[in-house]
Amino acid sequence: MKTRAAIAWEPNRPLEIEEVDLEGPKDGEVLVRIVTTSLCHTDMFTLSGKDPEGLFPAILGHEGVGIVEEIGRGVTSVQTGDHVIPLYIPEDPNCPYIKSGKTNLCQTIRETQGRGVMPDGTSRFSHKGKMIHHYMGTSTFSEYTVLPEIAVAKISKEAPLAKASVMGCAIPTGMGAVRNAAKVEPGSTVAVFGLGAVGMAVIQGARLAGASRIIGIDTNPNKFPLARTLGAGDCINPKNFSQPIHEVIIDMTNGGVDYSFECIGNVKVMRSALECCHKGWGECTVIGVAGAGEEIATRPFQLVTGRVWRGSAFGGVRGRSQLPGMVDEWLRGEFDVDPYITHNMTHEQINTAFDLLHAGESTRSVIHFRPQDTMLVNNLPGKIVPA
Ligand SMILES: NC(=O)C1=CN([C@@H]2O[C@H](COP(=O)(O)OP(=O)(O)OC[C@H]3O[C@@H](n4cnc5c(N)ncnc54)[C@H](O)[C@@H]3O)[C@@H](O)[C@H]2O)C=CC1
Ligand SMILES: N[C@@H](CCC(=O)N[C@@H](CSC=O)C(=O)NCC(=O)O)C(=O)O
Repeated sequence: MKTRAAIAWEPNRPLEIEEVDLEGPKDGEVLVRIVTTSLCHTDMFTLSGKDPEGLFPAILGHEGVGIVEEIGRGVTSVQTGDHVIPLYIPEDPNCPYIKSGKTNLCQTIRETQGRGVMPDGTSRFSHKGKMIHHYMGTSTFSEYTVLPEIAVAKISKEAPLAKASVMGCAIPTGMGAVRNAAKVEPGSTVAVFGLGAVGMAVIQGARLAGASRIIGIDTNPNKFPLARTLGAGDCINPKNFSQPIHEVIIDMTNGGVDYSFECIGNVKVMRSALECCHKGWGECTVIGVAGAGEEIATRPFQLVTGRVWRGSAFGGVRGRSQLPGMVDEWLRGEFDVDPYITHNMTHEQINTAFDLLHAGESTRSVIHFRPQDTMLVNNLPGKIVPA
């Protein structure tokens, strides 16, 4: 079949909307029509060329929501018409990592996914005979995409497809890191470095966990109003202080915070996020993605004296068994998705989403493949970017 896709031909080059060829789903695969997709910093990270797994040409995009159009032989967990969220971390119940019960990091298709191909080692995408790589096993910047059955989460049809894409990455990543990685307890003090969509989801998750104090840290003060709305009692800008930010936080909290989260991808900030944690028990969770070759550093004494440094991928959430429940939480009104969506635009405008994110002017831009179906609806959060 033919489908329209935003192709990343090479690093640091704007995406180009092209009609590409898409092979149908093979055994164990599903064809999904993406209804909306949103831009995450990780897409921009890969387009920058800093991603060691960044292969070009590719169809990027990993935060999306869609409808199953066709299922391949052997597929049993979804059917045509189901509403699904593509998973860049799949969930194979037969994967030893999943069976361990200790992680969400399913490894069943990780090797081929890292090479931009499907489990059989081939791509379903091509353009004028040239192979186009998949991305993170999802490629949601194409209107139609093919994924393995283990990489789709069936969600409630009550979830508005105009907004649900943000449940494909940022929100489970941030809220899940609070719940599953850090296990923030009621009454805790929390510092959140980076107030993009991921950091905002951490704030929302910390508030729901009953944190007594949430400090938002960002070099862009325009992020502070939303951070406060979602639960940050303090918002501070490192540029406003002569002393290191971790010392500022230690002074503010009489010794340091119980939990911190790095939601930027800056290895120097990752150190500050650790060293602002309380001696004896403070725990830092790294969510941000840093480029190949970048390393973190601290004095071992920081760890010897009780601080913990950990990481979190997709918030530790198991996509097929746990993400649908998070969507249901949203639908019950236990948290909100609207505040994350700052811009709405058509597929043809996708490079504007990158420009807005790079400029720090957006939280999440939602790309609508069929604007007549999802962009011209009532109560759409955020701005509609004029053509
Ligand atoms: N581990 C995981 O599963 C996931 C990781 N990520 C990563 O999380 C990070 C955040 O993603 P988004 O929220 O989409 O990014 P974003 O670009 O929307 O937000 C980053 C925020 O950090 C702020 N910032 C930049 N440098 C700073 C500094 N030195 N000090 C304080 N604030 C600073 C920016 O102003 C911005 O508000 C990225 O590195 C992304 O790749 C995203 C999703 C999932
Ligand atoms: N290819 C990148 C990997 C960067 C990374 O850490 N990815 C996260 C998700 S970021 C989503 O927005 C992740 O879940 N990683 C788990 C995994 O198995 O890759 C690189 O190599 O740096």
